[in-house]
Amino acid sequence: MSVYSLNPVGTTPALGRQLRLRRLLGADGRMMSVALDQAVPRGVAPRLADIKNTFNRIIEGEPDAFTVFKGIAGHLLWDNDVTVPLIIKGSTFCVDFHPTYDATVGNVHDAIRLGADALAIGISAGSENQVAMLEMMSATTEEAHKWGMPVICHAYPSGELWGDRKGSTESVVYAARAAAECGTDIVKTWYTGSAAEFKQVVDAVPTPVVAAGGAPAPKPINVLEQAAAVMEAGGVGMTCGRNIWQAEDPAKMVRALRAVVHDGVVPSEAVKLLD
Ligand SMILES: O=C(CO)COP(=O)(O)O
Repeated sequence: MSVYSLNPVGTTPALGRQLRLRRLLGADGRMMSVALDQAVPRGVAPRLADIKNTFNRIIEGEPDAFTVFKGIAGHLLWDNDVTVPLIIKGSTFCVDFHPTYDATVGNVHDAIRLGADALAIGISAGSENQVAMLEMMSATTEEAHKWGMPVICHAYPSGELWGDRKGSTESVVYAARAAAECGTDIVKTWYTGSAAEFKQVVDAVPTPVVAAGGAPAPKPINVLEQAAAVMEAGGVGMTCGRNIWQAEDPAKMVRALRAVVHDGVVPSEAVKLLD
């Protein structure tokens, strides 16, 4: 036996990153996670004010992971036995006050201390602040990787410099690709409206891509259709916020989305799980 086969990777942080990604993406490489990080960016909606109750209702649906800021994690996890992987959000924009600038509010050390499986950071591509956002993302990713922590980038083409191209497939491709170019492990970005267009995003980004749920959909089945299109396009899942925590029954919504993402159940069947 070669001495090198005894412990081939030693204590490399690449192993920690790999194990954490395995917990997030599971055996099938897919992820249906819930974002509860919207009080600062969008205001303290009633379901976010009542975060403990909302969280417990979501967890009943067995999401693959959930995302919160560092100060909320203990509030939700200290006195219960939840084992769902935690993602710490390390930056945030605010639609009213700084829509295209993500303030840094957490780092890899917070994520490690809190037992998280990933650090999530956001960027606004195509904005006056793009330089600062790219520098922040790149530096944060480098530091996180030193400690074996995967990084999920919430890559949004929300910048004012896009003009009427903001939100176009071209802009989403650009934002998502920028995140991948800076070393991100998973890219989360806006859904582009159809499987064919989202495929352009997936095809241009050499890391797993998940879609945000986005603004509340007119009908619950629309969210399931969006998830199905993301999977058809080659995405690895969804990170949903408002369409889950504002749902009539958040646990049922998580289960229905899981059915689409993990089991390939068609939306017209998955919607029955909401009854
Ligand atoms: O990840 C998210 C927010 O950080 C997704 O939220 P929405 O699904 O509400 O867009």
